[in-house]
This record gives sequence, C-alpha cells and structure tokens, in this order.
Amino acid sequence: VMQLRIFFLSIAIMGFQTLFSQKVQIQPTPQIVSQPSGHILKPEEVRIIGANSADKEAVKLLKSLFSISESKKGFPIYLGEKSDKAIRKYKSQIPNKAEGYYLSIEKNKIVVAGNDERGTYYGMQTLKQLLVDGKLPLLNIKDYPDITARGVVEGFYGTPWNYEDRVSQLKFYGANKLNTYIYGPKDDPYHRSPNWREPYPAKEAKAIKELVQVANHNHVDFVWAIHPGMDIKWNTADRDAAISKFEAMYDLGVRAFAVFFDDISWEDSNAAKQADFLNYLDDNFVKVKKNVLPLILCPTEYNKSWSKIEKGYLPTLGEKLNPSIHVMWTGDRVISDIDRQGLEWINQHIKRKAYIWWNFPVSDYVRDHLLMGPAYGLDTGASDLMSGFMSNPMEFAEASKVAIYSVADYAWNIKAYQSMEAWERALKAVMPNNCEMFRVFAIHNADLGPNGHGYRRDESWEFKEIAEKYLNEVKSGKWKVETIADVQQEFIQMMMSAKTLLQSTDNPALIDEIEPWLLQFRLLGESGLALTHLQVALEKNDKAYFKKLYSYIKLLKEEMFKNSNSLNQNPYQPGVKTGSLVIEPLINNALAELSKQYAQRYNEELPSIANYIPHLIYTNLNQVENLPIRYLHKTISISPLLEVLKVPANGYVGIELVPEQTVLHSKINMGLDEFPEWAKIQVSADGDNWTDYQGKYNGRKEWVGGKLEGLYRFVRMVNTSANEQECYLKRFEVKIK
Ligand SMILES: OCC1=N[C@H]2[C@@H](O1)O[C@H](CO)[C@@H](O)[C@@H]2O
Ligand SMILES: [Ca+2]
Repeated sequence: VMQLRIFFLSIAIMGFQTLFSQKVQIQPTPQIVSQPSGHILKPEEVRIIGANSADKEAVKLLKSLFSISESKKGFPIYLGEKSDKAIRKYKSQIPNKAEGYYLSIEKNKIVVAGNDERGTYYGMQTLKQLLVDGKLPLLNIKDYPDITARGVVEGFYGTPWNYEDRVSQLKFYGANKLNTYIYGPKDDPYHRSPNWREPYPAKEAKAIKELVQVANHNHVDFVWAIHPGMDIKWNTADRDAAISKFEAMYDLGVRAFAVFFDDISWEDSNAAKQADFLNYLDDNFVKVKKNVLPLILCPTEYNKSWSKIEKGYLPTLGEKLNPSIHVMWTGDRVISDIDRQGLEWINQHIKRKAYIWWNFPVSDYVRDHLLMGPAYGLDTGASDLMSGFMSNPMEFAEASKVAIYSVADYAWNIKAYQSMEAWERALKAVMPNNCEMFRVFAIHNADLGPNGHGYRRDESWEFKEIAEKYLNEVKSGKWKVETIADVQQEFIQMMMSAKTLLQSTDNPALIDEIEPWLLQFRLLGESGLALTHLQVALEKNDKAYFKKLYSYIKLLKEEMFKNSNSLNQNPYQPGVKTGSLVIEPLINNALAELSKQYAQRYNEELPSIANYIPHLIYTNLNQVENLPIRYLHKTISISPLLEVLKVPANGYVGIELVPEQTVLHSKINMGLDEFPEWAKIQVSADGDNWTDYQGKYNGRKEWVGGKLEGLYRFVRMVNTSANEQECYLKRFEVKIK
C-alpha cells in the first residue's frame, strides 16, 4: 500500500509540475532560463523602481504592458542598468556581456536588470513575451547575444522597400532582439550611382531622418551605406565627397556607416586604394565624431569562390584596414552556407572576425520564386568567429520576416539554433491567425529553381514520399485509393491555403506581396485535383469525361501561363513560379503518363500541355552554366546575371536552339558603352563551323542582329582575345520564327 501511495503522490507532483512547467517559448532562445515554478497573475497595478534612471525605451515598453500606480502599494518592478542604484542588489546576477540582462519573475516582485540600456530593453521584450493570458511564469533568466551585430542589410537589387515596410521591419527587429539595419538598396541612386555624392532631396532626407528615430526607439542601429564603386576616383575630391555625404547623413541622425565595393568592375577593386579610402573616412570622420559606430566595408572580393589569395586583395585589406573596421563576407560563394571552416579561412586573411552578409532569403536572382522555407546551412558551432550576421532579404519585406525571424534566433543563441523549430515559430509570428494555412503555402514555396548560383533549398519535404508513390502507381496503372486520397488531400489543402490567405486580414501587407503566388498556388492545386480525376475517367473507361477533364486542365494551365506573363513582371526572372520542386513536376509527369495511357487505350494522341522549354544555355563558363532559360512569345532568353561576368580566352555564352530554328533577330546587352573588340557574336548549325553574326550597337548599349537565312542551332558571344575579359550579362535573347 505504501509503494502505491508514493507512486500516486509522485504522479500527482509530476502532473502539477508539467501543468505549470509547460516549456516557455521565448524568441530568440535565451541562454539560461530556469524551470518555471508556477505562475502569478498579472499584477493589477505596478510600481516601477528606477523609472527615471532606466533605459527610456524599456520604461515606455513597461508602461505599455502594465498600469502604473502612483502610490507605494503597487506590485514592485525593479528596472535599470547595472550602474543604477535601483537594481544595485541584483548587479551580480546580470551577465557581464553587451546587451545582456537578468530577468526574475517572483511572487512579490519582478526584476529587469540590463548590463546596458539595450540589455534592459531586451529584458523588457522577454517579459512582454512571457505575459500570456494575464499570467506570468515564475522563473529567472540570464541572457545575452552570441553575435555583437545582428540584423538585416537591405542590399538587394530590385524595388527598394518603402517607408511603411521599413518602419514595420524596425519594430520587428526590436521585438526579436535584432540590433542592426543596414540601408543599402542597390537601386537607390543616392546610395549608389550616379548620386552617391549628392545629399538626398528634402522628401527622401525627411524619410530617412524619421526612420533613424524609429530605429532608435527600437534599439536598432541604423547604418547608412554608400556604394561609390561604380565611378569613384581615387582622389581627394571623391574622398571629401564621401565625407560630406556622411556629414549630411549625420545631420539626419545617422550614427553608423558602411562602404560597399561589391559588384563593381575589377579594375577598381584595388585593395590598397579601398583600404586607404576607408581609413581616411575612419580617421577624419568616425574617430572625429566620437559617437559614430565602427565603419563596415563590403569588399569587392566578398566570397571565397572569387578570391585569389596570391593576388593579395584580402591580405592587403587585412594588413592595411584600421582594426576597428568590419569586413563583410557572404561565405564560400555569393549565395552560401556559413560554416566554421569557411569562417576560419576568411578571418585569417582579413585579420578580424568576418561580418557576415548572408544572401538569404534574397531572391533578386530568382525573382519568379519566393523563399519561404527554413533558414538552414548555418553552423551552430561558429559563435566565436563572427562580428556580425546580416540577412540580405527579398524585396518583399513582410514575406522576408519568416527568414529574418529565424536569423534572429540563430544570431542570438547559435548553439541552441534549430532551423525547423524556428521556422514553425516564424510562421506563427508572421501569420498568427492562419499559420496552418500559411505553413501549407510556405512549405511548397521554398526552393528557388535552377539558378546561376547553383543554390537550392528543400521544398515540399513532407509530401515527397507520397508524390513518388503516386507517380509510380500512375505509371504502373495499378493505383491505390488511399494514395489518390493522400494526393487529393494535399491538392485540396493548397486550394484552401490560397483561398484562406487571400481572404485573411491578420497581415494584409503580406497578402499584398504574395498575392500572385497565392493565385498561382490555387490553380496548381486545382490542376492537381483535376489530374486525379483523369484516373477516375480511365477507371470508368469514360473517354468523353477524360477529354473534358483534359481540356479543363488545359484551361487552368492557360490561366497560370497568363498569370506568369502578367504578374510580377521584371527584366530578370518575370513571372510566378510555385511548387516548382515537387508539386509542379509531379503534375506534369503524371499528366504526360495518363495522356499516354489514354492514347494507348483509345488510339488517339492528345495535344501535350505540360509546360517545358526544350532550348538550353550553351556555355563553357561555370559561372553561368546553371542560368535558367526563359521562353516567351517565340523569344528565348538567358536569365540575366547581376554580377560581373569573367570571360577567359575562348570563353563563350549563348543559347542552343532545340531543334534548329530560323533566327529572326537577337539582342545582347553586355553593359559596355561600345561593343568590345575582344568579343564576337557567332552562329552555327552544328557547333563546329561558326560564322560571324553581323549586327550593330543600338543607343542603349545593346548589340542587335537581324534575320538569318537558314536554320541555326547555336547563337553565342565568344571572347576571341588571348586574355580574360569581363562584362555584364544583362540581356541575351534570340527571337525565332
Ligand atoms: O555584397 C554581397 C553581395 N552583393 C550582391 C551579391 O551579394 O548578391 C546578392 C544576391 O544576388 C545581391 O543582392 C547583392 O546586392
Ligand atoms: Ca541607467
């Protein structure tokens, strides 16, 4: 009997424990958090001890959460930094780390004590997260960030974020303990060419001034970046032009600056000159102003695949740059995982900890895709090797928050980071009321398709196995009802997801951004569903029904084609791709298979409606071998490259027409003012015998060629000189008959 009694007692205690010790979820994951021992109800009134010496944003945040009693009787909340008298008693509990804090929620008091102002503010952000349903768990936390600078570099090509986007982002960073926002949109002419020397016009200047204030209210350092590399001259005029632009930005409240030398021609990538330029700004502006944060440089050689150590670019920076200047780095490639080995490699050459510019979820090189998946490929053993970690996002600000939320979790507590778990929480943070439907959409919109960087992401990972099984059963003709049911369930969920999100109201800005993809996603689900009914038609041997369904699917595909030619149009990767890794290929493959079975049974060929492109990229340059080919209204084009293209002797890039075609005209834009003497445009029918393709330069830096007699298979640009040359690949298109 005694054992039994003890047994039941232990069960009861466990139950009690689990009831209250349900794991508290805090974002980002704290370093040290005690097991909750029960909870208290939210105090009716609180008394703040230390209100006039604590960080003012923290005080503001506290006052927004609780009602403050004027008298002495309110529930005491001790608030302040380690140097403040009010929390002197708790000083020894505070982690001795920048932005660290100690938070203790007890029966008769709460303590929020920061190692510095930002730490107090972050302690308050955590307290806010713990106040749920009018209750607070009894626990204590000692927390601090692993990486000093954490945040976002708005550094993509494409439509810059607008003012509302940026305000929303800055508030999001405050709530997720991200402390840095680097303003550097490539297509802002006052950040880059031609107006990097000019002060902003009044309207833009006012907007930046206000954004800096919003950043300060959310404890975010607003870093303004200048991109002079397209036309900088290494002289005092341009050096002083940069200083005076920095002064103008300083007057708008900016207290942190960066200099970007990325994606410029290699002649100007002179490390010694760049280092002198940065050191001059450092010595004559940053050091003079005193309250300006250390400079950040984005080097021309910003990834390992582009660097030739023997040429000395990175070692020169490492040697010459003032030690306080940060050096940005994207990893082993432009778009790259970040791991210990790669970081140790770069840190030794730049003689400091790399300041990471992580090119995810940026999509300016795959603009027809959204990157809504988990942020993975980040080494959880690298917390001591980075001085900063910035995400370069998509031009879709709200949609980028899914990845940015995960980056916040990673950069704060690296060893604890779990990409899938963070992703689940990110979805809920971005779409609180419809996160299940949002998850259906996000899981099928994660991969970016074939692209020039060869960077891919997993997608539809929970559906892959069913998809495989389904396709095999379609091929064998022996399909099982439960497999069809599983596949139908996924397709119906896609339709439900699209419809629910299109009509949702919990994040209208997000729906506005992703609407084209939601429309496409719904149609894709619908075409999949119709596809499964083709099997019903075959089961019932109902030829007419099969044909009706087939033309219905054709209608759906025509609508998708229309969407892809009217929505999200841009000169790079226009259109709207969704479910492109698993769902779309499954539907096209099953469709081809079922129409083959139809043809065999009824001895009648149906017109093919699977959308694929037979034409190929034709090149011996591995920098562009993965660039996708587009085919639209008889024009075949190579997806443009944003970076500088390096063309060794006899290097070539072009298009292979499959099969041979009559070429009507061609247009090639290499981003050069006149047609370079080292280049030739050639055509061939067999890939061996080449003839020059006569053409001329139009007024817009483009080579244009006319109609060719006869059939050709290859059109290319080749470097006929004996040395490596460089150009851009802004456009390469061939129109056929
Ligand atoms: O400085 C690093 C860097 N500069 C470029 C490059 O990465 O590729 C990114 C993705 O295309 C692009 O957004 C960015 O502007
Ligand atoms: Ca203080």
